[in-house]
Amino acid sequence: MTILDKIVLKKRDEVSKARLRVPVSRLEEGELFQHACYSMRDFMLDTSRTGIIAEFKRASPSKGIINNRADVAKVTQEYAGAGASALSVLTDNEFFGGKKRDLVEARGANAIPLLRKDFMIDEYQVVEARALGADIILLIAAILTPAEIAKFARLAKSLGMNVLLEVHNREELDRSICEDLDAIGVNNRNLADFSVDIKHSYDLVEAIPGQFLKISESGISDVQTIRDLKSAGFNGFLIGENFMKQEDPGAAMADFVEQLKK
Ligand SMILES: O=C(O)c1ccccc1NCC(=O)[C@H](O)[C@H](O)COP(=O)(O)O
Repeated sequence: MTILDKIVLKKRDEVSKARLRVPVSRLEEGELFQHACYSMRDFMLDTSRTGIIAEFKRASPSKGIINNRADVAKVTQEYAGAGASALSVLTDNEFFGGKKRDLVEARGANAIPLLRKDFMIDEYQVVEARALGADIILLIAAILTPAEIAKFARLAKSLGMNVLLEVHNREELDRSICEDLDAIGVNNRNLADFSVDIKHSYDLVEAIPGQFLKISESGISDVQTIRDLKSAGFNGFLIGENFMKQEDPGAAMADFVEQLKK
């Protein structure tokens, strides 16, 4: 069983319990459910920002604990202040040490697009993401059928949200594209064996249709990589560990952005 299989198995159990605890009707009554979602496209293409989607990531299956002291409101606010175009907050607890509450706190502290980073396998989680204050959901091609991707994306769009599809190779890209997507992310990390290679982004960039934002995800740790990815056609760069592993993630991102400006 791969780590993705384990994550999906656990998610199915979590979702069925969550649905009993908080039914969809209660999610829809929540205070944040009505918030006007920020446009991912507008923020990603705003040239006064960096294109960085800065991720709040306490731990991961590949690295174990990365930072279990950081405060989500403080760090995400500092990321936004340093020029992040969007924020990503992991809400998976079992494998990433995240909490649904983290998303709510990040929402309360920030006025830029917020991605719920989790493993979506059920429409319930899409509605829940909206209720927790997210503007963007992530759909991972490796764990979803094309029909599920189309259904979850349509639901997210009907709720006013943005949709980021994540692929790792050409086969996933070709079978997963549908009309209700805003962005396509190439994950440089192989989620089965954790190997990371930026080459995946370069291999796929030309194959991503022009109407979608192009995002490179994972393993980005130097400014030259961002410059190169930008030249290749990427609009966005998802960075987690490189900032979170520092004692002060917000300051680490601010330093990184200063270097990027040079
Ligand atoms: O990060 C992992 O170990 C991981 C393992 C299994 C499934 C997903 C995983 N990560 C999710 C991500 O895609 C990253 O958190 C994100 O792209 C940021 O990556 P990085 O900058 O390398 O922390």
